[in-house]
Amino acid sequence: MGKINAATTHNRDATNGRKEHPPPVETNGMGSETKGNGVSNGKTRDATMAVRPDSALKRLWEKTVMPILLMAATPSAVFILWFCAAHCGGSYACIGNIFHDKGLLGGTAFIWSHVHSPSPAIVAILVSYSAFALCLMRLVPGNTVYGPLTPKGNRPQYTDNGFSCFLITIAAFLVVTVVCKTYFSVSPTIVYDRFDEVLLVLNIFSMLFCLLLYVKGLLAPSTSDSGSSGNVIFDYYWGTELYPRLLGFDVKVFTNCRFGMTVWPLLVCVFALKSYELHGPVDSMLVSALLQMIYFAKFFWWEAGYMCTIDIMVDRAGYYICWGCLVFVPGFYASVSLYLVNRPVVLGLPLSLLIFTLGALSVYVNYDADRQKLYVRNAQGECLVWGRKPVILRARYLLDSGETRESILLASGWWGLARHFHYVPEILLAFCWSVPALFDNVMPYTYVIFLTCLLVHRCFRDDTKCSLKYGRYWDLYREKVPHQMVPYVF
Ligand SMILES: NC(=O)C1=CN([C@@H]2O[C@H](COP(=O)(O)OP(=O)(O)OC[C@H]3O[C@@H](n4cnc5c(N)ncnc54)[C@H](OP(=O)(O)O)[C@@H]3O)[C@@H](O)[C@H]2O)C=CC1
Ligand SMILES: CC(C)CCC[C@@H](C)[C@H]1CC[C@H]2C3=CC=C4C[C@@H](O)CC[C@]4(C)[C@H]3CC[C@]12C
Repeated sequence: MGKINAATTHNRDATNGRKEHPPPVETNGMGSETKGNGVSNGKTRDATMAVRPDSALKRLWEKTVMPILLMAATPSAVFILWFCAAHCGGSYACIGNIFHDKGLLGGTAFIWSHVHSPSPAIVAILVSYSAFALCLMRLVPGNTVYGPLTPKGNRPQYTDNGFSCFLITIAAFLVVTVVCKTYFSVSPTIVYDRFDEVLLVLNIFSMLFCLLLYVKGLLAPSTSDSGSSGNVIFDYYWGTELYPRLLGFDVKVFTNCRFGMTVWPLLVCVFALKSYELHGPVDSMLVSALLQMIYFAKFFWWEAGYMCTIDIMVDRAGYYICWGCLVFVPGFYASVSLYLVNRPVVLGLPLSLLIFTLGALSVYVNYDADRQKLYVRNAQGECLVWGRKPVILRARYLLDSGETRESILLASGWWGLARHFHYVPEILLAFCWSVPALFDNVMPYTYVIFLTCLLVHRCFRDDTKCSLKYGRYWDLYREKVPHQMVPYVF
């Protein structure tokens, strides 16, 4: 974490003091500036907390009830999904019957009773993988890149080695698979056979890890972007630090990228291998797995850009992000491939090609939109977007220290269609890697349904965050780009 400005202990949340926003500056490409009468929205600049003058009831819901409900339900959710794939042939009707017969608690207990205690083999695999990932994270070279300035004036620093780490990990997986199968007659598909154990180990580890992060954030924070909200439940759920480091490792790089986003592709490979062992080559599994692998390659190619997104610059390292990336991503995001192991579908070449092409196009559009935003910001607007000068808004905002900074908001290209148009191809792609399962069951569409809800909610979250950060500049941008996600619709 490279320090740019000395952190300040001054807390504007407490005073709720009204601060003047510097006047809006709008430019067309590199063109002239027009000044408006910037009036403050009087809100906090601490986007990590996104504090608003909410009603007590709303705060109780958001800071206590909702976190408790989520933390109570989500660990069981991943086991229900596993149980559905492994014991119910992917049918939610079967799960529904269990809950109908046994009630909510009885049904949940019934499913948990099928979860085995972790075997030493599974613990060893997970510990070995984590150690391997940490070694790569430390040893693989990469350019030094910087994240966005935090509200406290810190600028996080990363080694951009995600793509190399990803390639090395997949290569290592292939080597381990061949060696294990050839010399020891063991297959990595043990991970599929004992996926309940995997999920249990990950759950236990990640909950303890979140506790450690909670205490560390209060006692020994790595940066000044930390602190308590005064509510233990919310602090555990949301986290007490934005950029924690442990033993010199950036925690969010590990949980989000080197664990969640790397274990997911490994699981896709394991599930595809299991499908191959059971049924031979199956085109539906192949199309789904290939699209996901392209998506992962894109993610790691763009990893430095990911470091400038909401997960990293807004979400603190607590249950939501850390448990989410350590358990929910492996247990839930890989669920389409998990489903396909027991439900092979033959698509035929024309349908396979059609789905693959649509999916590949979606990855490209999503990548290009993410890239466009970074490109214009890095070039300070001195560039072309879709062959023209970009329409940009130079939005000023205040740090907690009271200093003024400026960001560029792009209002043309993909970012001129809607404020979060890039979510559309993200959803379309998820649909493309789910649809090879065809329409026998709802389970393979669980991820795409969840993703749609997550991204719609994220549109509103990001709007609030940007509105608090940029005030009237954001209002100006909203006037220019009125739709949230789908042009003329939403
Ligand atoms: N599969 C999944 O579960 C999910 C995938 N994603 C994917 O992750 C990627 C990143 O998405 P996400 O994290 O939501 O973040 P975004 O890429 O939407 O980034 C949001 C931030 O970008 C800045 N910004 C907003 N509008 C503009 C603009 N017009 N011009 C320039 N900067 C702007 C703001 O930050 P600033 O403070 O810098 O101005 C804003 O907070 C996407 O590809 C998305 O599809 C996202 C969520 C879930
Ligand atoms: C507690 C749970 C119910 C919710 C946990 C949610 C998190 C696991 C996910 C929230 C946002 C997700 C992501 C955001 C952006 C991403 C970039 C994309 O290119 C790849 C996927 C991802 C890293 C994705 C991963 C899961 C979340 C962190």
